[in-house]
Amino acid sequence: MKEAYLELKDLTKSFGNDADKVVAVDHINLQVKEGDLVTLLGPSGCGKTTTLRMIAGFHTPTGGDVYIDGVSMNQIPPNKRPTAMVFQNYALFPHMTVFENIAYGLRIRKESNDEVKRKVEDIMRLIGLENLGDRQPRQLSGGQQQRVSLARALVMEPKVLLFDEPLSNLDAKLRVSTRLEIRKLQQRVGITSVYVTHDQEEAMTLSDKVVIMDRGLIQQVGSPAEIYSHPVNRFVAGFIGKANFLQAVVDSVESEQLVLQFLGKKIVAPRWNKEIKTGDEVLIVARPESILPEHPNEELVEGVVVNSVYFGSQMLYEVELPDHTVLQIEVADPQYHPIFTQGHKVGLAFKDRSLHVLPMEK
Ligand SMILES: Nc1ncnc2c1ncn2[C@@H]1O[C@H](COP(=O)(O)OP(=O)(O)OP(=O)(O)O)[C@@H](O)[C@H]1O
Repeated sequence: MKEAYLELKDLTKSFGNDADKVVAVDHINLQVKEGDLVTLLGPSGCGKTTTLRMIAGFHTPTGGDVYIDGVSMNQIPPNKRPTAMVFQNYALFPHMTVFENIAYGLRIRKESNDEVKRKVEDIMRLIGLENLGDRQPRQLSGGQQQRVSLARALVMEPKVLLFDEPLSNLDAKLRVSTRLEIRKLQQRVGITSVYVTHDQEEAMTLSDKVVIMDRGLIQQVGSPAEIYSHPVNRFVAGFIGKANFLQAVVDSVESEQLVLQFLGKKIVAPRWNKEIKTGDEVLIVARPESILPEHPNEELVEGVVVNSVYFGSQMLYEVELPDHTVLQIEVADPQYHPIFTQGHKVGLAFKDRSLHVLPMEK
């Protein structure tokens, strides 16, 4: 197995001319291992779709190159690339049966009738479309249409499968079940995949690696857990999950941890970034589940509960600090903890190991 099966090298795309040039993708580098599913995630306009379309060959890069299995794609037109795309709107032919929709690409490739039949039937079985071959797309549900679209891509045996927000036309419940199906199938077939979404939950649950993009740049590449626990900057921390941001000063640096001064109290956090020094101003990223309201004592940062909501399995608090910052706090298993209501004074215990400290951004 090669380390990088799909590689983007210095890939760049700008649109328009000098006067109103948009740099949609700005010199990005990415390596995807064989069999991995990688999602491109980021806010609208960050360059996800443009990147996907360059891999497929629908957009010609302004600079850089795409390599698949070690081969440069620059001179290879889209229909000759070893890629297949699953589209948001399914893009099925309305007057063809499900079978013929799936068979379409194989027929263009002039494969024999026997081969076409064998491959299409195999893939229909794999995806659970066995009894739907004679139907037309309008006789299928949205979820079934999306499965046909997936079958049509997979039957071509591409080296890299590309997904362009494939679930955005489905309702919320179907989105969740279909994304699990996609993930299971992708792992079973072992196909290298690039998946574009702006839904962070989708990205976190589907991916081996998540690529966070913003304004044409890759901000971070990592496993869902790495991205959540160790975001490289404020943008990533705020984009993935909920985060409280606290400005603090480094009191001392120990081998494995930082001691921080925050509102006159000491907070300990793991020393993840080795460049942070004593005296530095830093930003603590505290996830809502990393803070626990307790009865006040002189070692804990003080706050006042401004809102508390009981959810059974969870208690949600908003706690105002003396500097008027309001923190979002989530307590799991509330029956094991004191319950506070609006107006209560609390002391805030920070769960050391789940805090993440970033250098202050200039
Ligand atoms: N054909 C085009 N001509 C001009 N500008 C374009 C074109 N396609 C995309 N852009 C611009 O490039 C930038 C990146 O667009 P892109 O579609 O890749 O973003 P995206 O992250 O996929 O966003 P979304 O989630 O909204 O689809 C945007 O500023 C967009 O307006």
